[in-house]
Amino acid sequence: MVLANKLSTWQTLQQQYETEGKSLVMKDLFAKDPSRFEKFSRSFKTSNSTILLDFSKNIINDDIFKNLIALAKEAKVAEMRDKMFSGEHINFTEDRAVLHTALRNLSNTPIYDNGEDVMPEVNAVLEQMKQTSEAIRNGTWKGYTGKAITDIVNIGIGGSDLGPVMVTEALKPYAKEGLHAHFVSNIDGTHLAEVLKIVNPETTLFIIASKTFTTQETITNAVSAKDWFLSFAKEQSHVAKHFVALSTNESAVSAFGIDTKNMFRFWDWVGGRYSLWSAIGLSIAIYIGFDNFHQLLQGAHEMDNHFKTAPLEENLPVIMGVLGVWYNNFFDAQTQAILPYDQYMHRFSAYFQQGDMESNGKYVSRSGDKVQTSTGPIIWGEPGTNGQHAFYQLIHQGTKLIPCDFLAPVETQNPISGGKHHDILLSNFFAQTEALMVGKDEQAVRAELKNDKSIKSQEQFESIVPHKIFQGNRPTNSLFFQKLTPATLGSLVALYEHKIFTQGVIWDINSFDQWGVELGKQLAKAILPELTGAGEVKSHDASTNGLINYYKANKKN
Ligand SMILES: O=P(O)(O)OC[C@H]1O[C@H](O)[C@H](O)[C@@H](O)[C@@H]1O
Repeated sequence: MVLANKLSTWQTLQQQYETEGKSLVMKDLFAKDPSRFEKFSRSFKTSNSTILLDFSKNIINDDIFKNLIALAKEAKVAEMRDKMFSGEHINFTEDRAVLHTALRNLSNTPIYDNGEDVMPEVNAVLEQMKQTSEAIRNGTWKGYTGKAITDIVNIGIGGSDLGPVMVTEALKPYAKEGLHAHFVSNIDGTHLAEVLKIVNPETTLFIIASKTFTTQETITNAVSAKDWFLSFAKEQSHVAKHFVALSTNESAVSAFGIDTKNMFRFWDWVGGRYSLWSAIGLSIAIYIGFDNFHQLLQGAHEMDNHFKTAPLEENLPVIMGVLGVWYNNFFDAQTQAILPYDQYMHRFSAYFQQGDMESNGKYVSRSGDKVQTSTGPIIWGEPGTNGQHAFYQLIHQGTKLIPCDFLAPVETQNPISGGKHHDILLSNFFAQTEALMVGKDEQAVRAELKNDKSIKSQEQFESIVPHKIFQGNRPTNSLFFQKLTPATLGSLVALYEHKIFTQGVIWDINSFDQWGVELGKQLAKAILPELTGAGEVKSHDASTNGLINYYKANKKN
């Protein structure tokens, strides 16, 4: 446990940043080295998918890359990785193993937590998910009036929502026709109300997804959904055909009124934001079918094996992790954009907002001291080309450095108009990464403006020139994969998970707890009774009191 800035490689990198790193110009590096693309790109190949990572458009040279990899070595990324895979309780603040990789351990090698092999239980739940998803898809699971299920409603929040939403959106082309998936997460009654307007109680299965089964939003939404259902079905016994639970908390599930035979278990060693591979993925398995869900696990398992065995300089998650550290810590970049050029991946960056920011948004190091370096970046992004017409201006010409990941499939799922759309989409992908790197210098701007007939005077010409200059040298990673299949998506998600892991180890933080979300929850619990209580509220600061009292004075029901 060593603070990142105390590592000797960190200090070497700091020096290297000052002496050469900050003044490197990628355009010149490409001009000097014809093999730069080959040198700084890697392929991840499996039986059914390939992912190309091109990281040549980064502000690095051979030496810096070597030292970044050395940093991962010195920070003991490999040692910590092995501890994670072998079930050590690396989430020490909760005394838990971190074994989401066991959920997709399709090699079925034993993995021990507290001396017990977790694989038999993992496999049993997978089998239960298989049977249930098949029964729903083939119509043998019947609702209370004997009709097959047409709609599933996953009620969960955070890790019990974001993964299933992201994956069901990403893998929509694999969905069964006529089967609709809905997701209710927000406590705002609007979220549930809008879904209940369109589903039929006779043909709807509610999936109550909550690791703890105590989350206020989820339990409140689930109770309201059950009340709504019973207003039609009347009989309490019908609940069993329309409500299932995904949780680690058996007693809370039965207290809620769901028969534990309709419960799909998982374990405390699965972090919420790493849980889509567990029973939390039931909505995914139902929507795309169990075989496709299995493929998703397979893709992730293959990335796990790559992360476990590839030398660090060949290791995609490690490479992405250290590049992120390079910008986050030496260039002081505050954010990281994730920009998928695939409409199906429109929730991918939102998913990794939790994945990354809840994991690495921490200022306390593993030893309990404050870190002395910046930690997790702010993650954001939208699919291309929408982002281009919204916020790329700032990426190209703003004052902030925004490292970007560009992701795209070679093959589209929808080659409409003879593939024209996809060619246009990808021409934008290539053009953006090129433009960000190359920029446009003054000379090029002047040459271009000379041909602009709308410019009326030399004065006008001169005044426009600076505005049209692009400094360039903005770093990007390009992740190019053949097609967005379940296996490829599984590999991509696992790639980012391990990138986050790598960075967490380097920053010497525990990426697997989330104490920072607790305070707001506690305060909300204290405030709730005040909203219905009589009289003026005086127990908070003036602003909070003012807002609460304003609400109380003006609310209508
Ligand atoms: O699955 P649940 O127990 O309902 O938890 C849902 C979410 O709750 C909290 O916000 C945690 O910070 C998240 O990590 C978790 O995913």
